[in-house]
Amino acid sequence: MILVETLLYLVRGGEVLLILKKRGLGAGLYNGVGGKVKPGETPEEAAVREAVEEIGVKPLQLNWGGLLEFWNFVDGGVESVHYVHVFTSNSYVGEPRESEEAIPQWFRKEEVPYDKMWEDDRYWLPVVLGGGRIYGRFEFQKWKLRRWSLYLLEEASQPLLDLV
Ligand SMILES: Nc1ncnc2c1[nH]c(=O)n2[C@H]1C[C@H](O)[C@@H](COP(=O)(O)OP(=O)(O)OP(=O)(O)O)O1
Repeated sequence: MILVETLLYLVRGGEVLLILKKRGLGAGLYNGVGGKVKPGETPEEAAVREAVEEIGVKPLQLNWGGLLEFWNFVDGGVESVHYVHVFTSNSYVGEPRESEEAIPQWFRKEEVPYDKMWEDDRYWLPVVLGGGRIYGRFEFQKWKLRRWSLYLLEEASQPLLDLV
């Protein structure tokens, strides 16, 4: 199964909005807003739709933060490959509200709860929140991180040490 998906991080000054996912893959973990790109949609359109559906906010401008590949292996074979476009936005309308899928919560960028997130997030999200762009490939065995490579496409504009 090959999926194209999105992740969007709303930014407000020194804070980032995460969702506590209530159902589906990654339930119980904090993540960006996002999901599968539907046929006929661009990743940008999907990111906006998912934000409206999940937290009732419409992003007005998106910044592309990079592309991630998540490969999940089960019993020696590939179970799913996820190509995920990452965006940030600091321009949006609406106030984040809870939905059936997600509970939104603002965090200071230096207090992002990486211990309650997907294992890969701690490696690339600080770069994206600092204004950098990345390409990463993360390989999982039954969604446990096994191997990864991460490339910086564009330097972060803020010092990374402030964010990790
Ligand atoms: N390893 C890892 N790190 C960070 N983020 C993710 C992963 N694996 C993932 O799948 N994700 C992200 C990518 C997507 O944004 C979501 C998963 O989306 P999902 O909830 O399955 O998609 P929806 O389209 O909203 O789902 P349904 O509508 O089918 O419920 O997690």
